[in-house]
Amino acid sequence: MTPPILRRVADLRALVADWRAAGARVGVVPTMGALHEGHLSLVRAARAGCDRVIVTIFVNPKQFNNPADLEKYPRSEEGDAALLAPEGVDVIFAPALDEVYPEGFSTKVSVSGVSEGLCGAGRPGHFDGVATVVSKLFGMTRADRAYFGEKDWQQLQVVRRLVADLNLPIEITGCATVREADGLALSSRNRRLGDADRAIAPALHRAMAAAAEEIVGGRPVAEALDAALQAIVAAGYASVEYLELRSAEGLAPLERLDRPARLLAAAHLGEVRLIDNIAVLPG
Ligand SMILES: Nc1ncnc2c1ncn2[C@@H]1O[C@H](COP(=O)(O)OP(=O)(O)OP(=O)(O)O)[C@@H](O)[C@H]1O
Ligand SMILES: CC(C)(CO)[C@@H](O)C(=O)[O-]
Ligand code: BAL
Repeated sequence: MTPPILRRVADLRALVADWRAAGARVGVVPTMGALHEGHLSLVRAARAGCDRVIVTIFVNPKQFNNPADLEKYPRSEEGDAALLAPEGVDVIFAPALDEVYPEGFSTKVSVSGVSEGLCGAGRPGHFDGVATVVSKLFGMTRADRAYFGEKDWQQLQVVRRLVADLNLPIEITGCATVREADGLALSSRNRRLGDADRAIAPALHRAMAAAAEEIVGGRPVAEALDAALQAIVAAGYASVEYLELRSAEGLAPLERLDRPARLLAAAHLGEVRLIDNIAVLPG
């Protein structure tokens, strides 16, 4: 069944109040739409862990530092609803812009530390926008659990920090990155890749996986990252915005693999900015 689409917070609140009164555990999957199998994996995790599932679809202007990126962000609400139909989603919440940010809206939620560097450097203000809208989505939905993808690892750390720091009554679950057969992480922005760039795209993950293996094998981090960087550009990427080894939890920069780590990257292919990250575990 295609899930009903609600636009108003008041309507969502009334529905969730009934669910909660009946003792249901409520899960939410926040998205910006243009759904793919990565999103569906979050929906399935929510379905398995909760009695009721809300998928939110809202392209949040506050997290876009680049107006062209916002303008070109793929939107496909009908297709999204059809994709969700077989997934047992109870409701789609797709509010209009002025429902989320009515006139007079003046609050900004800002998480320091984990939001600095990486995507925080390349997209100034991005994580303030994410933290602000995620705080609102949690308040609007009153969900017990929220599901986020590890593909956006830094975002996941920002959300975990936000929830811990503000004692928000919600449990965060991170879900593994879903990939194409050739290793490319599924992303809504992949739709904007032409055939030639789509063929080049998996070079990012390939180079990262090779670097991770080398680092675990004892090659100095700086050397392994330099080789990966060269391989990514040689494959046809226009530029690498960052390629860094960080501690998995606090995102501290690492020069040596002395704790569980994450290799994280953002790179530009044609006009499309792609991100990826993988685990790098000592010994
Ligand atoms: N390949 C994936 N595997 C697992 N989760 C994913 C994947 N891609 C996106 N997600 C998760 O889905 C949620 C919504 O993400 P979003 O709507 O921004 O999609 P997206 O594909 O990441 O789009 P883009 O990266 O192009 O903005 C986020 O929690 C994100 O981490
Ligand atoms: C979490 C999110 C839905 C907030 O707009 C967005 O950053 C995303 O899609 O990952
Ligand atoms: N997936 C993170 C949302 C964004 O790129 O803005």
